Amino acid sequence: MSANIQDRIKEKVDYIYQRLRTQMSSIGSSTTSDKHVFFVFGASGDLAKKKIYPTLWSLYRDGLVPENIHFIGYARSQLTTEKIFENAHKYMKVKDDEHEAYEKFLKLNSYVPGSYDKAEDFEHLHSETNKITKQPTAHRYFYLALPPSVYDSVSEMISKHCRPESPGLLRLIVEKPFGKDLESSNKLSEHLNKSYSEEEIYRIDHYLGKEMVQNIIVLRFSNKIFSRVWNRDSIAAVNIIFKEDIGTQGRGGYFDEFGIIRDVIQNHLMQILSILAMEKPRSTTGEDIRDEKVKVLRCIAPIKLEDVVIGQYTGDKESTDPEHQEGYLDDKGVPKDSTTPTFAQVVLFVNNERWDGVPFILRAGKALNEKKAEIRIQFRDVPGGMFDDNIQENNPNGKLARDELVIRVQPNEAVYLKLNTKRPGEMDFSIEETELDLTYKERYQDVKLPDAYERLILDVFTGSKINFVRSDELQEAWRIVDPVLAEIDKKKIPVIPYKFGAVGLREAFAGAAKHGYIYTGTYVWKDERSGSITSPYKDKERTKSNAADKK
Ligand SMILES: NC(=O)C1=CN([C@@H]2O[C@H](COP(=O)(O)OP(=O)(O)OC[C@H]3O[C@@H](n4cnc5c(N)ncnc54)[C@H](OP(=O)(O)O)[C@@H]3O)[C@@H](O)[C@H]2O)C=CC1
Ligand SMILES: O=C1O[C@H](COP(=O)(O)O)[C@@H](O)[C@H](O)[C@H]1O
Repeated sequence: MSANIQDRIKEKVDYIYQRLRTQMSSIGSSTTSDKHVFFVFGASGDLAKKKIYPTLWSLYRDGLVPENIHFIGYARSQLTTEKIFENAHKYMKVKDDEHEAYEKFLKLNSYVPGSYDKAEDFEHLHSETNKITKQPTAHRYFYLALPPSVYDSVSEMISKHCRPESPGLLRLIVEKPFGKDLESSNKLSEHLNKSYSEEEIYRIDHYLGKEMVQNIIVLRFSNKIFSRVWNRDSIAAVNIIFKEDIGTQGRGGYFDEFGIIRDVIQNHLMQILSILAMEKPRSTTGEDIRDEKVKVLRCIAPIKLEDVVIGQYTGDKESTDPEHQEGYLDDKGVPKDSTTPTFAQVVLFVNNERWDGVPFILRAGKALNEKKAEIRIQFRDVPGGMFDDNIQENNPNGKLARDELVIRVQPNEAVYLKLNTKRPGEMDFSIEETELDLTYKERYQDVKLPDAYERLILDVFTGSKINFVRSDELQEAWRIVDPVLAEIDKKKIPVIPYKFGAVGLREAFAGAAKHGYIYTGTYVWKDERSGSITSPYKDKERTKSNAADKK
């Protein structure tokens, strides 16, 4: 991280820890000598190796963890700390001049093996923790990097046997999926509520830790230019898009139980939608923001069947890339007759005064032509035909292209506004599409954006809940997708095959067009112009579907 931004974050974090110490001292706790223990449950697993340990290391390296901290890994496997870090080595990204700090970090780690359901194992963990900290009131943070099947027993055991003595804090960090549907999610919430206060539970949706998702609130509410137009009078459609250029890569066993709607749309995309559509919160506190997110979700009716397109990828036998030759059904963990969607598009409507009639088109797919997440806010047509004679010849609509605000979440974070301009140098009113462009890597060259998990784990330490999902938000998000998921599970909706590497599904583009999202295909963003990524706009399939949409 650049010195500049790191200093700024550190200053802020020091201030927050200072506040925390003051609060703790007011309820009788010791202050600077407070100890902290961060537990990684499922320490032997994929998420722990790829994300959690690397994040803990980078926070430690940057001085962003509390002083007096210890990390304890826990899982059933008979492992050692050395083995865990050996497995995680390639993800830790330790630079040449960081070895000394890394050795110190390793010394702060321990591993305790144990089951996920036996009281004696958790009592053992508790006593080991007390031996390490020599402080029974040490604050304890439990990260459940575990399959959801063991959440119930693990959370219960932690609460019964591993709570710190008062006034030590406990924070339980839970990874998605939070259930499979409304009923199972409610059950999980009820179960957690028996042992924990809502204050103690941190439900992670890592999209809430992404720079551009966090930026939506600032863009919307700190710019007068947007506040006036952020409504149905000016906005024709909103498109929220998630694309991956990889398949399930051996995680098919997990994925097949869930499918793309549960995996990405119900959580990441719906969270983005709620921030895009909510009313202005009273303040930047977690509760005020989450209150507004819930309010807007309550205005959304369950998705209608006719507004759903689902697909499943097949291998592209002509591809030179061996990964592309494998279809979803070739993934070892996937039953050969699976109809689980790996692509889905759903259309939602927010039934309130601001958004009535504006389609929010949420599209997510694996094994497509590129990795990308972005939000496209398309504005309405300019009325009157003043420029009808001046529109560039290749505009297939024969109309002025609509303005579009694009928030590029990843990769290559950017905000750009597509608009029309006079074609430079022309003597008449020839018009062409261009952009006002804020591309981060150009504008903020010395800034390295922190990873989503870094921000979120930092939030856990500092007790900030803005970027975590509250149980009522979760409940509303499930309510919206639940009926359509039931129909998909009953195989009532046709699953359209698409080839690994496709731009998308023609049926989905047609569905978006039906709801008024106009794709002209005449604009190419500069990243695509420079050829650094493949332009979906040049893709034949997309152009075909566009032609079909217009018929
Ligand atoms: N991996 C990723 O990229 C992402 C994962 N997640 C979520 O994070 C959580 C952990 O994911 P991930 O690390 O991939 O999971 P893993 O399958 O790697 O499981 C983590 C650990 O849990 C234990 N475990 C595995 N299967 C079972 C089982 N059936 N019963 C009991 N224990 C089991 C194993 O440890 P041991 O046998 O040693 O006890 C394993 O090392 C999940 O909820 C997942 O959905 C979310 C986003 C991304
Ligand atoms: O939660 C999930 O997200 C990842 C994509 O995350 P990103 O930060 O790389 O965009 C996705 O691959 C996975 O299936 C899903 O569970």
